Amino acid sequence: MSDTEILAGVPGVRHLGSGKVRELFEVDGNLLLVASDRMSAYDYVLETPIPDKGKILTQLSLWWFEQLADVVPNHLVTTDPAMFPVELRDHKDVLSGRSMLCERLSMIEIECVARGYLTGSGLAEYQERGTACGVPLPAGLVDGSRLDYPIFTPAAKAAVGEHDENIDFAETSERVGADLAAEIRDLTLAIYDRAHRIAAERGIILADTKFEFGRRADGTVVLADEVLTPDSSRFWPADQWEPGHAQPSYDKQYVRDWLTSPASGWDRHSGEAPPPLPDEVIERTRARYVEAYERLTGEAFR
Ligand SMILES: N#Cc1c(N)ncnc1-c1cnn(Cc2cccc(F)c2)c1
Repeated sequence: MSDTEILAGVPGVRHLGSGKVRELFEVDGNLLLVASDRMSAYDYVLETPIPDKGKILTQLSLWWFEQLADVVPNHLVTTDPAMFPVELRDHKDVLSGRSMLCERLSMIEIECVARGYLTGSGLAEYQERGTACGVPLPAGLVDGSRLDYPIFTPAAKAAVGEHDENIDFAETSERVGADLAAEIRDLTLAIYDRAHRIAAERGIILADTKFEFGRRADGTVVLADEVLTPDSSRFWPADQWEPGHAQPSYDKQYVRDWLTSPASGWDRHSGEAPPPLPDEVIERTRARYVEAYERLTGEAFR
């Protein structure tokens, strides 16, 4: 049975939605975010789970919330099973450290992306128009170039499985109002600056990242969702950074390399789902998630 089915069977727990790799439930007026061990690559959710991925990424979000507490309030209520509603306290997904109980917020429907380096959809727009989300950039930049200063490149949220649509600041202001657009832009860039510095001290480049914000009833803007995980961010090993080509992904590279190698027998342009991953790729990918957690937090993953 999937996480959704198991938890939804618990009295007082209502399934609200599914992301590619996460589940969202309502519990006594709060929200429960459950991170699965599912992994996505090339816009597919792979059929082979990565053991402990959900716990590692949840624990990493918690650590980042602590590092950022003086920059922005967050939506975390607790991860302590003893604080969960009694019917959930001994549930495997709560006890396994992959779940966060969070404040229910009024979400701001903008994906708040900060980019310190040019790659992905930002690079594609730059190559076409010399801009990124309407922000003019200097000539001569290549894949992986560091930008003179980090930029806010918002996107309109897409349905699960679709790509978000990059929008400029004027469109963002149209959608959420000029004052709130300025507030989420400033928060996004302030959080990125702090996180980029922390990661760089640990030999990891935070190339870009995506935040979601919500508001409390009193209007306070609060950092929501997961934060600064390999699923919401691009992390590159600093000692391998070389502008001019696609940088190795800290967590997904083994999977990408195997899936695009003759060994997989898969054609990523075929429209067919990828094959199951071999044990070695699963184990090495898990090890990369553990390594990212331990390098960033300085704590052993348990
Ligand atoms: N975080 C948060 C949050 C909050 N604190 N209050 C209200 N809504 C949300 C909320 C709504 N959608 N999502 C994304 C999402 C979708 C599917 C599965 C997931 F785990 C996550 C987050």
